[in-house]
Amino acid sequence: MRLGQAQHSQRAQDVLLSLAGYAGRMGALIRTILGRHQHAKLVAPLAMSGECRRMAPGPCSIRACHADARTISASDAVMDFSRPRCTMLYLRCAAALRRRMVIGTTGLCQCEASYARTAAQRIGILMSANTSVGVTLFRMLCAYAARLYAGYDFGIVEVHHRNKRDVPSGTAIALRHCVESTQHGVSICSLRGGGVVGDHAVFFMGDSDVVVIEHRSTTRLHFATGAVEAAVLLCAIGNGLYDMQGVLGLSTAP
Ligand SMILES: NC(=O)C1=CN([C@@H]2O[C@H](COP(=O)(O)OP(=O)(O)OC[C@H]3O[C@@H](n4cnc5c(N)ncnc54)[C@H](OP(=O)(O)O)[C@@H]3O)[C@@H](O)[C@H]2O)C=CC1
Ligand SMILES: O=C(O)C1=N[C@H](C(=O)O)C[C@H](O)C1
Repeated sequence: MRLGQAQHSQRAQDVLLSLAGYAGRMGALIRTILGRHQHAKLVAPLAMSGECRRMAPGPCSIRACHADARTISASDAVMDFSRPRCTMLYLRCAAALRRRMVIGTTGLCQCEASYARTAAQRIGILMSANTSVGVTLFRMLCAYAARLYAGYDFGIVEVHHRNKRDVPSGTAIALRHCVESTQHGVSICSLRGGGVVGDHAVFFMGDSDVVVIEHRSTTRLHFATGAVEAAVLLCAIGNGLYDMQGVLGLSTAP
């Protein structure tokens, strides 16, 4: 992928990243990518001790342990693919230490998302339920189609593996935002089962025809690659809350 190469060539030093959720499905892939990346390096994984985790009572009162704070301090940005409580913990720490953050974790409640908006006044944050470049383009296509098919009824279907914790998926919620500028009350139908990596389809249903725009993930590699490239780009821009489209500098669809 050629994204962000201009920024890479201007940086004299590697981008240093810490990673929350390193033992998870996404974390494992990101570690592999960082292990062979030309411009970004993993400083260290972030892992609250088991005891800290058990004691952590809620998103607003927990603190990262000292070792994690040292790791974040030594990083340019934190990458987070974990669980919302963990995300909040590291976000508080990153904001206090003025380090950037990529939030890939989904299922954040409104209060948690609104804390991220506040924190973005101090640091650069990429918050994206889907860090894939392909899905970013798919979202733009759906927003465009929603304007073309304004008189049709819209609906979203998402399918994910049996271990996914949040329903509906963050990507489905983001897709609903995209098409709801044209039509309100768009329903999302969620299915969970097997090892499905992540499928999303947006239906535009008319009286005598139906248009379906669909994206299927065959592996998680595109989420992980996009997240690492976006983290590098985030380190070259100012404070604020960004989505993938913003970080990649993609203009809106015609
Ligand atoms: N933005 C995107 O493109 C994508 C986002 N996602 C989202 O990323 C998140 C992770 O997904 P996935 O990797 O599949 O999930 P996994 O369950 O495989 O991984 C989550 C990891 O986070 C760790 N974790 C949980 N709580 C803490 C904590 N307090 N401190 C440190 N580590 C913690 C877990 O450790 P343990 O098991 O020991 O508790 C686990 O290793 C989900 O919200 C998912 O929806 C997923 C794919 C793409
Ligand atoms: O948990 C997952 O697996 C995924 N989660 C993200 C979401 O909630 O949209 C992105 C992707 O579909 C995989």
